[in-house]
Amino acid sequence: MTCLTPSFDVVVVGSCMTDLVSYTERLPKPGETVRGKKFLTGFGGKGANQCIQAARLGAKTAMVCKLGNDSFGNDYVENFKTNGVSTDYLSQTEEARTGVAPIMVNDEGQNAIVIVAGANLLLNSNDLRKASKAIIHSKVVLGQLEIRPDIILEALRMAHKNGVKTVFNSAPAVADLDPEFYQVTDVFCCNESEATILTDIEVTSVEDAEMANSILLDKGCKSVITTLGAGGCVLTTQENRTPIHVPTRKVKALDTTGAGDSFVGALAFYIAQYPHLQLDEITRRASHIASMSVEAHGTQGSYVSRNNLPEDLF
Ligand SMILES: Nc1ncnc2c1ncn2[C@@H]1O[C@H](COP(=O)(O)OP(=O)(O)OP(=O)(O)O)[C@@H](O)[C@H]1O
Ligand SMILES: [K+]
Repeated sequence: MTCLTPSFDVVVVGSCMTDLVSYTERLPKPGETVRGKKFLTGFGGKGANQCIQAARLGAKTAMVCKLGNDSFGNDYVENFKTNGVSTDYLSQTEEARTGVAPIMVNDEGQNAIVIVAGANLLLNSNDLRKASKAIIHSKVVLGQLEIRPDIILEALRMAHKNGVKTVFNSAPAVADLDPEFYQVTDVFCCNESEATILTDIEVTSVEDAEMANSILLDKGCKSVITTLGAGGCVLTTQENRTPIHVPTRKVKALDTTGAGDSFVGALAFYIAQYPHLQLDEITRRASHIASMSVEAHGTQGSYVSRNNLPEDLF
């Protein structure tokens, strides 16, 4: 009998959310009912978004996550399958509904959002144990903060202990991040507001990001990337404490939703499949991929696939 050891490029331990988006002339006041003009649903959640971007670039991916045993959960399983993501380490529960994000958008483009994490918060140590072979035999383990932080930490710890590269995206921002996250992270990735909350430096420029990165490196991770939207990002590593500003492409921004997740997913893909490439070149390529997501509407719907990309990115 052959023993099949799972071998993935990228294993994501993270969240899945179904976006429920209503477009109205104006947002309702408390107790008020307004008529909507359009409604759509979308696949979201930082973990799943990042996993889908990595998969579209050609990474062999698996998603460790928890969905509800409901129609949103069933649709999400199909979405992973359509995108070639392994669902072997995903489970559906009767104890909570699939995570949702009801979103209202008014004519001015302002929004009001309620996030109900639901089943995402039930992903537990037992689920990680079932996925442990996939985790310790993968090239990259990727986590964010939309599920229980102790579970993400446990997954990163498991990967780190077994020599697997770890990428941690500290989103959404929390002020009291467990210091162990820095110890078990190879590439720590945050945006301006997360860097601000983690370092108490108001990050709005390249210079601010350079200072913030230095503080985050001192906490123990091997490298830090702070993304700055159209300003690109700043990379700093323990090996070379001189920060590198990586500008992004100048694009006509149509919809920046999901750019951060596209960047992190692409980063994980390159780290897994191009381990000998310098991190600044990896960052440059991930930035290129993310800038393309800004040129299209939606989140996962705006993520490019390898066959639509120039060969020099591979
Ligand atoms: N307007 C833009 N033009 C070009 N590239 C962009 C633009 N916005 C974002 N990007 C690309 O996406 C990367 C991540 O963007 P950003 O720093 O806005 O992440 P984020 O705040 O986590 O995004 P979001 O929360 O909207 O998903 C940037 O480093 C850049 O490469
Ligand atoms: K987009």
